Amino acid sequence: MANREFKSYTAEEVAKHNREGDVWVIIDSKVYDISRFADLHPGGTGVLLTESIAGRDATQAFYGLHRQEVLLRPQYARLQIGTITDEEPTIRLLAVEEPSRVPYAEPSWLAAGYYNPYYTDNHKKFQRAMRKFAMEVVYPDAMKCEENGKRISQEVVDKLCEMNIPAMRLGPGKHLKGRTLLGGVITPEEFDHFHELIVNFELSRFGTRGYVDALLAGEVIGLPPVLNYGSPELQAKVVPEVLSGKKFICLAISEAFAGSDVAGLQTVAVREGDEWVITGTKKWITNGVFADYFTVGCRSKDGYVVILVPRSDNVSTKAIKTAYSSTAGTAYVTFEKARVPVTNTLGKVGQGLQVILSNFNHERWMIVCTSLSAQRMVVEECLKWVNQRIVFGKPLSSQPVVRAKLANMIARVEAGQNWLESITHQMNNMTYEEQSDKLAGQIGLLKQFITRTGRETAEDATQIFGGRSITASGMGKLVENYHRTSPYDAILGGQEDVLGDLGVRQAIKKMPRNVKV
Ligand code: HEM
Repeated sequence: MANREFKSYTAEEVAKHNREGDVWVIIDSKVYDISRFADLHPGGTGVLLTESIAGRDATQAFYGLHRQEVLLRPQYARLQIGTITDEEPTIRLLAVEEPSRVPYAEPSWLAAGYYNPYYTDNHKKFQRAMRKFAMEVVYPDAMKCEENGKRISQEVVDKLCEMNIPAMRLGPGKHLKGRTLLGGVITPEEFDHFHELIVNFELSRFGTRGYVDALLAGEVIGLPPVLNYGSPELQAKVVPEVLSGKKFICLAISEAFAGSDVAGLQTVAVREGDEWVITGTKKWITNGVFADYFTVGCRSKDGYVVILVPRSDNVSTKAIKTAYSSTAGTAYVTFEKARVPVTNTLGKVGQGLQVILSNFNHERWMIVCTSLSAQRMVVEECLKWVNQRIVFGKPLSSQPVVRAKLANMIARVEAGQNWLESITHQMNNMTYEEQSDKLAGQIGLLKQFITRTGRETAEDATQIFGGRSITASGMGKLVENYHRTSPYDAILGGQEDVLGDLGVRQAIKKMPRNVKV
């Protein structure tokens, strides 16, 4: 909104407007005329007419009951008629790309006065541009779609693709060659896994978990098998369509019959001449509702095979009602004798499991990034809330039991961040083969750690926000979203216990024979 010229009032002048039909209040040195709004106020008229509110400074009462963004909504911002003489606002809003000043709200490499071993000025420049883009372009759509459950808007998809963000989410590699990244802030040659980490973090800090998956998560996991195992002709057709946002793709592996045990798949591919004929069902398929391509894991008479299946009359998708927003497009997919040319085979017949498994480390690492970013956002929410919420006449932060919860929350998110950055540094320096050998177990253990700590933090945050954390709107809405959806991260991309076990099995496998206690 353009800056308006406001009249200046004294507190005494405001105090005269304290009755029905003529009510003003002061909130953080700004004067609001709420005479006509009072009847429409979602919290009721009566609360605004009480002696301690009408004509008074209602700052403390207001921030105990509303998120600060309420006053930024145009319909409420326009209720402001003036400011208080010689007073300045105490609440300063951040510029979109400005890091939060709340302790632990940002990873330490972004906090003023701290040092780090991994991120360069190039990463810092990239992070600022990415946050600006995320806040200006993605955030408004995230808020809207998380609530109405509709697909990410095509306008946002087009802008994401113009910035080559979907391409960057696949990590460094040949697919970035010749692309202008984030309007040219960095070059494809400079792009590394820390840049990719930044992209994931910046897209996941709005408290809109369904929308995090709506943001083309299907592409992040469904396109790599095409890029790594598809024929050059298939790649030449499909990769540009998907990375330009004209077509959508998803990964269709899990079934009602088989989840983490991918070897139990029952979808069947039968060879008939130059075609595969595919029959079966897939469940929990992220972005499946609006996908044009499905990267499908199948059984065949010669073993497992992965096939790229375009949407056709023989492929149908049905939305699954889940605990998070339907904006993610989670689908039940049915293949009824879907016919696909054999040239759509990804990798060798019989080696399908290898194709499926080859992308798991990257997917799990990506989930760790997005999950940790959301966990940090919850820590920030709680630190702000304990500071502003007054109970029994004192801020919530004066309660030792509340501070003990915060100590655990902070320790968890910092431990996770440090482990993640250490693994990301390894990814930057290892070949793909080295990563498969040395990092699969670690990433499994890290994901188990992050998703467990995430749920503990969700529980603690719920206790801190109390009743506000069980409503999907108002003060605790971000905590409510996180509490409801944090189990997703513990399931998607590999169930938590299975991943912990993978980490330990890998360690046992590498135990030297010549050691004893
Ligand atoms: C310009 C002034 C105000 C505006 C624009 C406003 C707006 C709103 C809105 C949009 C809500 C719905 C909940 C949300 O979205 O956060 C709400 C709820 C509420 N408001 Fe206000 N409000 C104002 C002033 C006040 C004041 C001064 C009080 C002081 C007592 C108050 C008390 C409440 C209460 C008790 C609720 C219900 C909260 C809940 O359900 O947890 N409001 N208000």
